[in-house]
Order: sequence, then structure tokens, then C-alpha cells
Amino acid sequence: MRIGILNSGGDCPGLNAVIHGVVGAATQLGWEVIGFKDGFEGLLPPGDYKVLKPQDTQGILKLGGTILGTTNKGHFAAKVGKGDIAEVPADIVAKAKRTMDQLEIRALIIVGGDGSLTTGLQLYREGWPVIGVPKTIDNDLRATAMTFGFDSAVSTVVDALDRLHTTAESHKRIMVLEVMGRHAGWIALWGGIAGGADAILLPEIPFDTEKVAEHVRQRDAQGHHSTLVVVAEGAHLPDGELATIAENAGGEVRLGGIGDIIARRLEHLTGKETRSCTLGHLQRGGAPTALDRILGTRFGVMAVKLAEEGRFGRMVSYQAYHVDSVPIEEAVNQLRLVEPEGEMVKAAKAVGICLGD
Ligand SMILES: Nc1ncnc2c1ncn2[C@@H]1O[C@H](COP(=O)(O)OP(=O)(O)OP(=O)(O)O)[C@@H](O)[C@H]1O
Ligand SMILES: O=P(O)(O)OC[C@H]1O[C@](O)(CO)[C@@H](O)[C@@H]1O
Ligand SMILES: [Mg+2]
Repeated sequence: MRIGILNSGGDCPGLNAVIHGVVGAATQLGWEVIGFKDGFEGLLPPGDYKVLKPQDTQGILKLGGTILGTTNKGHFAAKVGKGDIAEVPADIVAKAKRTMDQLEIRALIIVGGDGSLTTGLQLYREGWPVIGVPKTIDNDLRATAMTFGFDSAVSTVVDALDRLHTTAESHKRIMVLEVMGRHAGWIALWGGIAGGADAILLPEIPFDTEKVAEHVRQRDAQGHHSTLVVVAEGAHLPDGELATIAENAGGEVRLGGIGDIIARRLEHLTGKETRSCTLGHLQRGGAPTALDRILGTRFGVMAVKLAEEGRFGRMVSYQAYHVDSVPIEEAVNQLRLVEPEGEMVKAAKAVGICLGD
């Protein structure tokens, strides 16, 4: 038996751990694994792929990125189909299906985010043997309590904050760190708490910059002359708007710029020298943490198990310390956001972190 795997959408630390897990588990069953390159693009005739044997995945656990490559552009860019639902055009699907048939692929493991899994759902509904593996550093999918890549991204935020602390203290400055997370504040909240931020601004909690400025003044009065502010890229400006750069190929807006805006306002309101720093794709690169290597491995193993059991149309999911699965249709387009009254936000406030509300 032969199965396929592809990565699609943005990359994420831990993708190679999934590939490693899939190849390891499939090899034990005597199966062959085909790795399609650059997302769904690799499915287009004549097919861009490589046969993945255990020796091809040796040593990749610790590597960031993906050995298969990925894309969020290309021929599979979803177009608006029936009832305003984005669909991949029929001729593209037909061409890709030819490759699947020629290679006799009996299961296709799609490791991707919301967009790629929506495409996966379309293909499953058209009869493809699809299995989904969720991938996002944002950790914002309702159907899974944790995704690989998140812990690595948080570690990068913590490392950045550790470094910013010392320069902020030396100069008695406010430092604003803008972090990723799209419309969810998980990276900001976890990274901010672990990195000892003094203020954390989230998409889920409307904030008032004057309240942050007052927090800075109080800290100054207590003898703390530097302040670290973490702001999520998707946090809303006081008028409710998002700070954006452009639209990307998938039609999704590219977020960015809120750190600079907040820094300028805080400097104006407090009279303190303020600098901002955008962490950007550093959060997506580099070696995955041990947790992400383990999670990626377990997700890969579960994907092969689902293939063995013929349970297609399902997405691997992590719930209550167990790796299990849910129907893909229940998983896509269901965001898990920070609860403004949740225990974690309360814990942040309890240790004196200002959320700007
Ligand atoms: N709403 C959608 N419906 C169907 N396909 C989609 C949708 N949004 C995106 N896609 C397709 O999925 C692929 C990747 O999309 P996108 O760049 O959003 O990545 P993703 O899988 O959502 O991962 P992430 O956004 O976390 O990087 C592209 O081919 C894109 O056309
Ligand atoms: O790599 P790109 O296309 O700029 O996408 C960046 C976005 O992708 C993510 O890294 C993951 O969804 C977001 O946190 C961020 O907004
Ligand atoms: Mg997406």
C-alpha cells in the first residue's frame, strides 16, 4: 500500500516531526510513503514528489521548516464556488486526481491550516481518501487543544523578552514587542506571561492605551523605570480597526504594524523613550521544542492509524492529553480564542500584568 503526505499553508516548527512520524509508522506496516512537494502543487501532473524512506527522514526531527516545502499560493488557490464557499476549480482537482490514481495513493495526509483543511474537506467530499493534521503556530483551532509549533513560537517570544528586558532596563525605556497569532492572542498571552511582560494587549480584550500609560507611570513611581509591552498582531486599535500590511494570495489579510502605533502613543502619553520590535517570522523558524517534536510525532502516527482504519475525512486532534481525531468539517473555521474572563487572563492580572482594560 502507498500513502501520500503534503504540507500546505505557512510553515511551522514540528512539520518535519510529523513527516518523520508518518514515515516511521507507515514503514512498520510495510507501506510506502510519497511526499508531495510544495503543498498541493506537487499533485499536479506529472507530479512533483519523492518516495520517503526511513533513511530520508533520519535527523529531520530537529529541523525547522519542512523538507517537502509548502505554499499558500499556486493553482489550488480557492475560488468562490457555490453558495459563496471557496472551492478549488474542478479542472485542477481532476488533474491532481490523475496523479493520485497513477501513483495508487490510498490515503492522502494533508498537514495544513484552516485553508488547506477546507480544501481537504472539498477533496474528501469528492471521494478522496483524505486525512487532516492541523498545523498552526497560532494554536487557534477549536477542535484541538494544542497544535505543534505553538510551543516553539512561544519559546522564541520568551527568548526575545529576556533580551529586551536588559536593554529596556539599561535605558529606562518602554519596549513594545509585536508577536504573531493572527486573530488569537495565545502566543502573546503565553509568551508575555512566561517572559515577564508588564502589559499584554490581545485581540480578544479591547484596550485603552491610556490605561497602559498609567501602568507605566505607576511602575515609574514604584522605581521600575522600564516597561515591557507585548502586543498581538491582531489586537484592535481603539477605533476597532486592525493594523494591516496587505492582502495575501489566499485573500487573507496580512497583519502588522500595531507595535509601532502603540509605541508612538505610549511615548506621547508618558514622555518616556519607547522602541518597538516586531518578532515576525523568527517565531516560525528554527528548531522545534521537545514538546513540538513529540506532538508532531504523535500526530503523524495517529494520521497513519486513521489511514490503516480507513477513517477518512477526519483530522487528528489533541484532547485531554490524548491524541485522537474529529471530522474535518467540525474542525475548520472554528476558532479558539482567549477567553477574556478565563483563568489564564485572571492569572496574568493577578501577577500585576496590565491587559489595558
Ligand atoms: N476558505 C478556503 N477554502 C478553501 N481553500 C482555502 C481557503 N482558504 C485558503 N484555502 C487554500 O488553502 C491553501 C493554503 O491556505 P492558507 O495560506 O490560508 O494556509 P492554511 O492552510 O490556512 O495555513 P495558515 O493560514 O495557518 O498558514 C491555499 O491553496 C488556499 O487557496
Ligand atoms: O507567512 P505569512 O504569509 O506572512 O503569514 C503570517 C501569518 O501566519 C501565521 O504565522 C500563522 O498563521 C500568523 O501568525 C501570521 O499572521
Ligand atoms: Mg489560513
